[in-house]
Amino acid sequence: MSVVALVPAAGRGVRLGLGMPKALVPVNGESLLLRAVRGLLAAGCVQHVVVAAPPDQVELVAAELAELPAAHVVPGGSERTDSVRLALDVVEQVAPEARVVLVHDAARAFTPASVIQDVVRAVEQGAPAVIPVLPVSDTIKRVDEAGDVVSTVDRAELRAVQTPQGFAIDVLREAYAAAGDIATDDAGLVERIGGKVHTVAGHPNALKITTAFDLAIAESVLAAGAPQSTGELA
Ligand SMILES: Nc1ccn([C@@H]2O[C@H](COP(=O)(O)OP(=O)(O)OP(=O)(O)O)[C@@H](O)[C@H]2O)c(=O)n1
Ligand SMILES: C[C@](O)(CO)[C@H](O)COP(=O)(O)O
Repeated sequence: MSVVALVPAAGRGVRLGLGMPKALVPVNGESLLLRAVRGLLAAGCVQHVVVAAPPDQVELVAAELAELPAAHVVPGGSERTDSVRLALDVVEQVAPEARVVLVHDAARAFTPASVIQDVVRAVEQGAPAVIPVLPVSDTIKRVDEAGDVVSTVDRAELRAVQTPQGFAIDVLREAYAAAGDIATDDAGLVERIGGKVHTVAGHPNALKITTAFDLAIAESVLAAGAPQSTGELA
């Protein structure tokens, strides 16, 4: 079954604070975006990639990915949901035969191949939507507007959600067609149309590089000698 991956990479990286789009930030000489796209293709189950770039940097992003002919670049939008929608819109031209679609943050550049493969396999086996998740390790409290604790949430049933998220392509198209508002992840839009979302095990290396601390973690693990060619930390 042909698989296309959409890579939202149009964010500004405000929380990272380097004054440049986060996707273009280098880690040991290679950008997060190049690592993320190469990692998707190296997993061996993704044939096409559509990257949503900052609208004013489409050519720069295309040049960054010139070594990967399977990657296509389109202008992204003002929210992540807009960027994914714009990438999804060109799948019919780029990969008309695709029946499985992944959505994968450029910021999760060190996702192991095994996670990508597990998500694709679960969709190919019939799940309409699949997300990689991790258990929550902190105690979680619900607080009110004054900052006072209302209750302690039972974390046994909570999961932190990663990407790539995988979908039967018709399901993601239906979810985006119905989407009335932005969502923090794509599976959330499938939930809104009543679709079932299955989980597989995520991985700590699939962390989203959001802050300078996250970047320092990635740099230090790579500096310790982890392989770089597939984009994996370890
Ligand atoms: N308008 C947007 C916003 C985000 N993204 C992408 O969505 C992923 C997850 O977003 P996030 O980590 O929040 O990235 P930024 O928006 O760049 O971060 P910040 O909120 O700190 O600016 C990233 O790969 C980012 O490039 C996107 O394609 N289009
Ligand atoms: C899609 C996501 O990575 C799943 O955890 C996350 O929701 C993106 O959130 P952000 O606020 O756009 O970084």
